[in-house]
Amino acid sequence: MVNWGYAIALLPIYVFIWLPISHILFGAAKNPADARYRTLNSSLIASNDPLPCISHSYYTFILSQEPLIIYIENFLSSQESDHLLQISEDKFAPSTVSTGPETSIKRDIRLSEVALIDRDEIVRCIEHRARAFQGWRPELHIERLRTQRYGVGGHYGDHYDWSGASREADRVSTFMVYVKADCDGGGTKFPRIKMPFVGNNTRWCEFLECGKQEGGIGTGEDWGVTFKPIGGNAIFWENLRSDGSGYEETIHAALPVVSGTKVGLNIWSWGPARRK
Ligand SMILES: O=C(O)CCC(=O)C(=O)O
Ligand SMILES: [Fe+2]
Repeated sequence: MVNWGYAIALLPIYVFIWLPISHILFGAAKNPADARYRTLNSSLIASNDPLPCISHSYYTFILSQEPLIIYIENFLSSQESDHLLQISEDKFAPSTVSTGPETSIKRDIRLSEVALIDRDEIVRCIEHRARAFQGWRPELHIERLRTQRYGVGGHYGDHYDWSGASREADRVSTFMVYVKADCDGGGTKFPRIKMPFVGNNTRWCEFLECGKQEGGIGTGEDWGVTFKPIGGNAIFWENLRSDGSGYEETIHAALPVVSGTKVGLNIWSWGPARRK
């Protein structure tokens, strides 16, 4: 027989003490994705914490549907960009490239500096914005954010952001955000993406180099898209097809900075790579 008086007296202990503790102890383990990604990279983040973030004021323009590439105007406010520059300043270190298990500095392939930034409230609101943009997919985790600074001659040769090395998880999407763009050169080039129609009443030539492109891959003149570095704006793209394989069309490069400084922000989302 249930002693209801006893049960009601224990209810607050269950609700206010046991539930929060069990959530901390066992909550993450209930989500198999959490356990899986933790073993891959301890700096992956999927925060649903309620945050006092200001609402975004960006505009979006679809450049390509397959792979999905979306240009985002005003992804960062100027205050957010200034803040990112300030918290990165004492953290910049030479960029490395990874070939298989090996990581080394190769200035002919990649010449820049990278800062792994702390997750203060402004940074967490940027992570939050990136997750919201992608529909809060529960299996998707954001890699700890990094800024990347290029001086004169700084560049990053053709590469993919996905690796294809694991069947479990990969970088499913990229936000390449321009934090500071006081430079000539330094565009982000996708040689296997076709130029969109740039008629008189479109805005594409504000964001893309509209002159003749050198070195595009494919036939015809309209292959190869170069994004101009414009502070606060971002390029978002999906790296993986729905079957988990990587899009070869997402190959891209940071063209050399000719004068001035460019700072970018990498936001990479990790998710399942290949269906079993
Ligand atoms: O800086 C750029 O324009 C591109 C950077 C990039 O592709 C990367 O860091 O993976
Ligand atoms: Fe990249």
